[in-house]
Order: sequence, then C-alpha cells, then structure tokens
Amino acid sequence: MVVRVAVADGGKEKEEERRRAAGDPPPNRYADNLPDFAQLASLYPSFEPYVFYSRDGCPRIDWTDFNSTRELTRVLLLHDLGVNWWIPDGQLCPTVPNKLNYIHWIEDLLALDIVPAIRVEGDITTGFDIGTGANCIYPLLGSSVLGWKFVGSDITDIAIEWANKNVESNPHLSNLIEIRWAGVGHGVGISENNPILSSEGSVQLSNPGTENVGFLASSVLETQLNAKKYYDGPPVLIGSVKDGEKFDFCMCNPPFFETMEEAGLNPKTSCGGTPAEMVCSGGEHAFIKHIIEDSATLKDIFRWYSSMVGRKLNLNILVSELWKVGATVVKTTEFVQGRMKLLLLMSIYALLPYSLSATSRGTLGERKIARKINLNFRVLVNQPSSNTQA
Ligand SMILES: C[S@@+](CC[C@H](N)C(=O)[O-])C[C@H]1O[C@@H](n2cnc3c(N)ncnc32)[C@H](O)[C@@H]1O
Repeated sequence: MVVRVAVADGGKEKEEERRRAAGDPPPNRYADNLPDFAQLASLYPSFEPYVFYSRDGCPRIDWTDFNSTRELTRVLLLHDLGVNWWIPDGQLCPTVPNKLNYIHWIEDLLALDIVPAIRVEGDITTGFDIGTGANCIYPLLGSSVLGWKFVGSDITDIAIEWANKNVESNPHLSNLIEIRWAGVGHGVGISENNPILSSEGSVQLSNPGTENVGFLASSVLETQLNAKKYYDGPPVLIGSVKDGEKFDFCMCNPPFFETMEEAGLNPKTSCGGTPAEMVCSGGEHAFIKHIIEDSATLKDIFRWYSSMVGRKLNLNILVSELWKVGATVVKTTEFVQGRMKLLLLMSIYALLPYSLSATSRGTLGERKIARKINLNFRVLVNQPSSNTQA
C-alpha cells in the first residue's frame, strides 16, 4: 500500500516536471474531471430542472439558456469550492473551469524566480483584478482555492454592488478581498507629467469627482486627443492603486470589443454580458495598451502584469508595444478547456530594473529562461526596431 502511494507520488512529480519543461499550463481540477451534471442535479434541486438526458444517456444542459449556465456556475462554486455566488440577469456569467486556468497559470509563474518577489517572504500572495465584474470570479477563485488576497476594481454601480455582495456572502473570504472603484486611489504614479484622463476626457490629478484641475496644456491635450483614438474610459491602474501598495500580479479579462455588434453572440452558449462589460473605446487592444502604459509608470509596484487577449493579431501587436515600454520578460500562453474549444490567449510581463528582454511560450525551466534571455538580448541589440517574439 505504502509502496503504491510512493510510486503514484513519484509519477506525479515526473508529470509535473514534464509539464513545466513542456510549458504546459498547470493542472486544473476540471482538466480530467468535467462537472458531473447528474450528480449535481441529484444534490441541488434548483439545478435539476436544467439537466436533461440525450439519446446516448449523457446528462446535458442547454448552454444557450442563461439561467441554466448561471445555475451551473452557482452550484459548481458551491459544491467544489464552498463559495456562495450569484449575479443579476444578463451580467457576464463565468465558466469556472476556464477561469481557474488563468489563476493556475499565474500560480505557476509566481513559483518561478525569474522576476524577484517584491514583498516579504511569508506575506500572502496579493493580486489586483482589473474589471472584476459583478461576478467577482477571479478574487473568489484565487482566495478560495489558493488563499490569495485580492483587490478587485470596476467602474459600474452594478459590478461594485454585486461584487461586494458576492464577497459578503462568503465571510470566510471577506478579509481577503477588497472591491474598489477604479480611479479613486491615492495618487500612485500620478504627477503633472502623468495625469489621469477621466471618462469625460478632463484631466484629474487625484480622486475623480473631487479635484478636477480643468484646462490643459496643449501638449497634454494633444496626448489626450491621440488617446481618444484609443482608450478614453476611466482610469485603469494609475489612480486605482493606493500609496504604499505592492502586488504580486495584476490580471484582467478586458472589455474585448469596440461595439456590441462586434461582440456578436455565440449561438452555442449564453453567458450574458452587458455593453459595459463587453465594450470599450478602442476595444481590447486600446484597453490593454492603457494597462501597458500605466505599468511603465508603476513598474515594480506589480511583480507581474497580465491580461487576457481575445485576438491573436492583437497579442502580436501588444507584445511589440511591451518591448517599446521596456518590458523585460514577456510570456504568453493559450488555453483550450475540455471540448469547448475556447481559445484564451494570455500575456504576462514584468518590468525589471535591468534592460534584458526575453519572451517565451508557456512555462519554462529556469535554465531555459536564462538561455532565452541571452538570445533575445542579442537579437534586440542587433535589431532594435524589430519585433522579437521567440
Ligand atoms: C469582460 S468584463 C470581466 C468581468 C470578470 N472579470 C470576468 O472575467 O468575467 C470587463 C469588466 O471590466 C470593467 N471595466 C471597464 N473599464 C474598466 C476600468 N477602467 N477599470 C476597471 N474596470 C473596468 C467592466 O465594467 C467589466 O465589469
């Protein structure tokens, strides 16, 4: 018996080594165990009406019915993680297995010491979720699965109200999660050279709504007009981070689209999504570019900056923009969960205090990363204007 356990553990270790070496994403509890709808239906009477059986006898749900996908998310969070959760009709409904992928990927990156830890050892890992939404899914997953602390920011009444409700209905997590209006921080990264653009396009040097400095120097106006071609929404990171705060990472599922028409509807699923959640001026490219620009100011206030990216073309453009602002490590990955064939592109980067540059796909062992750093450093020196992604 003991020997069998030892063998099994050894196998797990080898598999873990292989996974890391191959750059595969970390395991997710749902990777080999898709949710058992029949079991959930027998345990949760509220879920039972949504489950039906296909001719092959498999229990299924109607993915085009919002009530059905929302109830699945509710019972999964409750059954597997002991998390109480709800969202109002039409708000973006998260698919738990996909969301866990992002959390586990960050977990893997934090385990690497390619970017030095910024906080004292023993501190609780702390993340910043940009646009946490009414569903507050990343803070709920990160705190319940890994015990991480989170600040979740957002800009809409409904997101702030429901994210708070979701935190309060889980008293065991409530000391780990703070929900915060974006742009009401205490001025980290804000200076006369680096003002905040408000949603109305005026410049603010502190809390929006309390101290509007009004009219602008023409150079600032010019920047602002250029910015309008891109993202002209409320502040993202600068203005949302408070004095003295440090984070291990930020993460973001951005508003991906410029219009709701562009967002379209996936006829095979109904996961809700209001215009405020799905759309921003300039779409995902502009939103993430704004995060990149903020990060160039905030630098090591975050150990890693990360975001989801919907379109591969945007990912390539954004990576080249990362080099321009001095990113020193850029990592990307793609996730496919179960049979859903949903492709998630992820990008994560850090701005180290020295000027090496590296890029890699997935997770690499330390030695390989060191080799890649040298390789890309040479490439960058020889061809400073080229866009180098290994
Ligand atoms: C695609 S939703 C993501 C919701 C949730 N994190 C998820 O993954 O399901 C994008 C969210 O970003 C919020 N948002 C838009 N602009 C923002 C800003 N400047 N700062 C913070 N949140 C913002 C929206 O209100 C919305 O809740």
